Amino acid sequence: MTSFINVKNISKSFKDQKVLKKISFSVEEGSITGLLGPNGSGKTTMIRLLNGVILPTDGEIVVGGFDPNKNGDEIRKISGIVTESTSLYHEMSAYDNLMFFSELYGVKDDSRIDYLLEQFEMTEHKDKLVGTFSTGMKKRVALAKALLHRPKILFLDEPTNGLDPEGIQMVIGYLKKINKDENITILICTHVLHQLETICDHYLFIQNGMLLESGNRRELEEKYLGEIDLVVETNLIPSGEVYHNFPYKRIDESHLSFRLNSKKDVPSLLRLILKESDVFSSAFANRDLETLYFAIRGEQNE
Ligand SMILES: Nc1ncnc2c1ncn2[C@@H]1O[C@H](COP(=O)(O)OP(=O)(O)OP(=O)(O)O)[C@@H](O)[C@H]1O
Repeated sequence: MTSFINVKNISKSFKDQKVLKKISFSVEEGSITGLLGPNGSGKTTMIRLLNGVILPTDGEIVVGGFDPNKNGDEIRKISGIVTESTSLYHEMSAYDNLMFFSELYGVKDDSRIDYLLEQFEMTEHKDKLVGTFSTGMKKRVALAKALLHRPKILFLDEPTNGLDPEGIQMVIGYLKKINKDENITILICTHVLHQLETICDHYLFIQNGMLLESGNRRELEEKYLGEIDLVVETNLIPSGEVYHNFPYKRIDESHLSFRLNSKKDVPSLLRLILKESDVFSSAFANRDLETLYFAIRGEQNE
């Protein structure tokens, strides 16, 4: 795997406020990486540094082979960005907005606009004024705009803010698809963790301008979450408090919660149950991204 972004010992201060403190991380080419942290932890500042919009106080950054400190323009040519404000002209149609930015970015091929409108399911709305669009529709046009020049990296700052659950799922679906279709590296910043549950390959957790932890889901779960509670919907009626070495608790008449040492125990437990009764469903309890985040925070702040 090749790194697309390399950040080494980056610090950033605004006057005497230290916003980022010696942060180091890398982002693999083609990955979807989540930069997660509470409000004010420095996520937007990090994106602005990666884009060369602001300069670091100390440290080194390389994005797609370029140093944003020296080659900000080169980085902006290979990057797309969507911030909270969609930066579209409300008094222009979706198509005219995309045509305007296409010309601004020097994109020669107009078919890219049609392709992106179709990808984001906006073709039927292309001639309507952006000002009349819902937040979700504006977000979809903003994503199309960010992708006009076929960037290699997409920076998304709170991309799902203001969207309803359906809108969030749509945006996440589009992002997964473009990541796959165009092999584009995506860095998503957010403080709303559960929205990234199914999309990221890699996570960077920041707090108070410092990198608390990084890794993929499996590595982080193994490190911080330890034992697993697996809730099984079954008609099994075991006796005692332990079923074949697996301690369990009854939740209600059809659900049992088993304590396992690791995910590797899941198949053997389910096979044992299936030998004598039925399994209708099974799901991990307390293994969502938020639980992981609080476990990391708890341990790192001790
Ligand atoms: N241009 C600036 N001048 C002075 N202070 C700034 C500037 N930009 C950011 N800050 C400060 O840096 C800190 C981190 O802000 P930043 O926007 O990077 O956080 P964030 O993690 O993106 O937060 P949020 O989730 O609320 O968007 C804040 O205290 C903010 O006030």
